[in-house]
Amino acid sequence: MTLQRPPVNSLNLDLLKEMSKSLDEIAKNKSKAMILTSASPKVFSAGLDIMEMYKPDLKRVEEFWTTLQEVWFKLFGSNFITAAAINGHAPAGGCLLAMSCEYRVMTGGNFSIGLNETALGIVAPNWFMDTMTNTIPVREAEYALTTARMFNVEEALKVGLIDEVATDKDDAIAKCKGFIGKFDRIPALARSITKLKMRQAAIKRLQDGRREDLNEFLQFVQNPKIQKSLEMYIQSLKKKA
Ligand SMILES: CCCCC/C=C/C(=O)SCCNC(=O)CCNC(=O)[C@H](O)C(C)(C)COP(=O)(O)OP(=O)(O)OC[C@H]1O[C@@H](n2cnc3c(N)ncnc32)[C@H](O)[C@@H]1OP(=O)(O)O
Repeated sequence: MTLQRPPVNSLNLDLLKEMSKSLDEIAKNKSKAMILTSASPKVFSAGLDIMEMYKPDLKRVEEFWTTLQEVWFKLFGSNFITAAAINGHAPAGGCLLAMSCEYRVMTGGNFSIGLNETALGIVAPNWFMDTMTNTIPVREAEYALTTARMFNVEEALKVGLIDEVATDKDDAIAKCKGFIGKFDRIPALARSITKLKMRQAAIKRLQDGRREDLNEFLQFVQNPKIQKSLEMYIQSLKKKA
C-alpha cells in the first residue's frame, strides 16, 4: 500500500477512508502480507492533516477521528502480516502507522520518526501510547512521549523503533519481504492468533473506550487555546517554506 497524497502524505479524511477501504480489500482477498510505504522521496507521512483539526466542521472532524480509529483497528489488529518501508520522515500519525505494523525498515538519510505531540501542546491518545509501548520499552516510550522526541534513523534503530536500516526504498521493500518470508514455514493461523493475543489488551482498551476517546478529541478541537496553538503551528510550518 503506497501513500500518495503530495506534498507530505498528511492524513486527511479522504486518505484515511481510502486506507480503510484498502485494508478491507487486503483482508478480504486473503493476502498473506502488506507492505506500507510512500510515493514521496522524503516523507513517509507527516501525520494527521492539521487542517482537519483547525477550525473544524464538527460533523466532518467526528468522521475524521472515527475513521482514524478504524484504520488503526484494521492495521494494528490485522490477521495478515504487516511491514512498513519507511522511506522518509514519519512524525506523529506517520509514526503511529509505522508502529502499527509488525516490522519497520527505514531508509538511511536525514529523516526522523517519533511521536511529537507534546511539542504541539497535544497529549497523544492512549492508543498512540499503547502502540508505542508495543514497539519500544515503556521507559523509553515515556521519555520519548514526554519530550516529544524525534529519533534519527540510527537512534530509532538503537531503541528498537525500527528493525532495520535500508539504503533506499527498493532495499527497504526487499528487507520487508525478507521479514515476511520468515513466516513461510510457520502455520499462518498460529502466527495470526499469537499476534492478536499480543495486541489484544491495546485493542480492547480502545474498543471499550472508543466513544470516550472521540469525545476527548472533540473537546480538544473545540478548545480555543488548542485552536490558537494549532494556528501558530500551521504558521510556523508555512514560514519554514
Ligand atoms: C487528542 C488529539 C491527538 C492528535 C494527535 C495528533 C497527531 C498528529 O499526527 S498531528 C500532526 C503532526 N505532524 C507534524 O508535526 C509534522 C509537521 N510537518 C513537518 O514536520 C514537515 O512537513 C515534514 C518533516 C513532514 C516534511 O518537511 P518538508 O518536506 O520540508 O515539507 P514542508 O514542511 O515544507 O511541508 C510542505 C507543505 O505541507 C504542509 N504540511 C506539513 N505537515 C502537515 C500536516 N501534518 N498537516 C497539514 N499540512 C502539513 C506544510 O505546511 C507545507 O504547506 P505549504 O507551505 O502550503 O506548501
